Amino acid sequence: MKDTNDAGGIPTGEVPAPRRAGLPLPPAAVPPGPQDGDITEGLAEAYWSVYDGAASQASVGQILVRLPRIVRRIGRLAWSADRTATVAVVVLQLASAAMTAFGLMASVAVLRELFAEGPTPDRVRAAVPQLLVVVGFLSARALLEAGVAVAQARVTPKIRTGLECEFLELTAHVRLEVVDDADWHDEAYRANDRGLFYARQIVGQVVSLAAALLGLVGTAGVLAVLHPALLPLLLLSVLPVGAAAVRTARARFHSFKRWNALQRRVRVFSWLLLERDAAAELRSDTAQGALLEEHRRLTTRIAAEDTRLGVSSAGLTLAGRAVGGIGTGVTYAALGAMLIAGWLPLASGAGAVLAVQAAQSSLTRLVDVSHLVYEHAMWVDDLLAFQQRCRELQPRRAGAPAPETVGMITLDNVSFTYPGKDTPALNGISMTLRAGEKVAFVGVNGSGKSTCARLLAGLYEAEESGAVRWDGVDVREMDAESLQARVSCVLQDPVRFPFSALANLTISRGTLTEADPQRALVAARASGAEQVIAGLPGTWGALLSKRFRGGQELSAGQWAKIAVARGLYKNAPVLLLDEPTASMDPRAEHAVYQAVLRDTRRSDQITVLISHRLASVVECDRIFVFEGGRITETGTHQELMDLDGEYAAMFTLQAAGYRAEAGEAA
Ligand SMILES: Nc1ncnc2c1ncn2[C@@H]1O[C@H](COP(=O)(O)OP(=O)(O)OP(=O)(O)O)[C@@H](O)[C@H]1O
Repeated sequence: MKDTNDAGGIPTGEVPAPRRAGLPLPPAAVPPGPQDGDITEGLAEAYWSVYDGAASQASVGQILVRLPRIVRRIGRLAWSADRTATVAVVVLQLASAAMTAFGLMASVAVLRELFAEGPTPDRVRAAVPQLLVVVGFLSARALLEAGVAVAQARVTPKIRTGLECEFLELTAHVRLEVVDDADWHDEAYRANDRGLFYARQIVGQVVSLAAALLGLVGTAGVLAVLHPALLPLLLLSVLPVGAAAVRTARARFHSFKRWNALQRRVRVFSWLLLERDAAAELRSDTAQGALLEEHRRLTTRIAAEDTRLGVSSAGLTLAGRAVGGIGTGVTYAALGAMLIAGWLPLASGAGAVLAVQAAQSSLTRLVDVSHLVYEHAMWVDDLLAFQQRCRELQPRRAGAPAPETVGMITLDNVSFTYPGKDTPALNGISMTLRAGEKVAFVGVNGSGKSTCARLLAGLYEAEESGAVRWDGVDVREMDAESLQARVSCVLQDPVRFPFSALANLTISRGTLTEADPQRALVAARASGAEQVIAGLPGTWGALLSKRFRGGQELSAGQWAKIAVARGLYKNAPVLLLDEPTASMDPRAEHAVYQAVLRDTRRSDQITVLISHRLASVVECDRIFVFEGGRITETGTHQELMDLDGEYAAMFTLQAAGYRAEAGEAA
């Protein structure tokens, strides 16, 4: 026995104290949010804002160069989602643009009749057939546009659902250590939050872009038919309007960036004020006032930003109209000159006015939508690149399936370092676990117990130098998913699945609908979940989530029992219990360990218990003591007590604590 403090009978000095890192005294005033200056400055470099405002910074040339590639990419997505609908969108859109051009030509014919010689009633009567043709073309265009909308409505949700399902499928399967990588998380969040959101919109925007472009081309064609000299005139009229539209669109994007950044910050506060998870702590800390104050401050800034945007938009629109007006004035002057010179009949001149106006509105739309498409396509590209990256981070799908039962698992000189860390979490671990054995991993916080358990389960892979073998076969040669299906993991903070009590068990076998009733009851009995479920209205069918109407809430300890039941229900050849009982009351904890350690349901199961309460592991066949990523002691409880090392010190410390409390109580 090592030195003890005689006064209390409690040993001191045996358990190494945690290392202390120097931390300076914090400032008396908590650093505020970005109160002064531009509130968005702190967010400008936020990982999710990387493409915000890109359209306002790109030159017109850059936008134009990139657009065809974007359209091709979206076209490919649409093509793979629904070929018929994609073809329909393209064909109907082209036909609709043709109807616009024909309608314009027919309008010119109407004007020609109206401006012809003769009494007015005769001219009007003569114009009626042409007028009916105009109505016919416009009606056809309306029908075709409706067709485009229907085809678009068919293809857009398919693209969205396809991308979303693929995104979740890929991210939910990436290797576990990838999920620990903060950069990957940032990218995943961005792809989910932005990429998927804009992918939903971009098809419609590309269709609008095509419609505006075709409209512009159509009106140019009409003008060329009326008189070739009208084409340069068109340029004269659209260039100033285009320049004004570019300026307005950019200003809008700049403003959107600022406004959007503010909105996101506000959402953080709204979420904290609303969320159930934060509710109890918020009230006990009486923190609502402080959060509300911050929320109010930000929303006031948003209101100011809204007003600023409104005013500046009005100014810019006015400036844009002035520039466009000059262009239109010059156009009309040139048109007048052509009429006076007799280059053009009066009816064609009036038709040209109609065509120029149509072209100007098509161009304004084109500029607007090009900016949107340019920026949103970056997010879609980002999403697609992220998905590609996830494909490279998937676990092995090839290799032999893991065996149904396992006779022996060996760890041979296994080391593991988490991504982004310098020091290994495990350093040269070797052990052999046999079927039917129940072992425990103990040791101070951060000593590597959980990491080792996860390597055993094939959730992490050992570095090159070492190997984890199941019955002599390196797990790196096995299909990863089949390996995970052979391991039940019960963790300290189990997932609280918002499903029925029964589905909370069956999910460990990969199903929410099919249950083995007998197995479920046995698992619930052994884990102590039986009483929990029996006490719920609806018992097995009770919905375990307060987020849904009629849902039930469980305490942390009750959830722990459900989690243990889930692990037992899986009935896998390997059972890992990583401190699952920390939130249980002592009686429940004792019952769980008794059930697991004396379990006779599966005599070939390898059971690994991780626990800080050493009384729970006394009955294990072997105990491994971890320290700094290495195993420092191994043996049965008695052997380790006789060794009088680290384990004996920790055990005596805990036991003395209980004895002291019992003494005080007596
Ligand atoms: N996901 C992770 N990413 C990076 N480092 C990690 C991660 N998980 C654990 N670590 C680090 O690896 C080391 C071993 O951690 P591990 O969780 O295996 O210890 P443990 O013995 O199970 O601790 P505890 O008793 O606190 O559960 C620690 O230094 C820890 O900081």
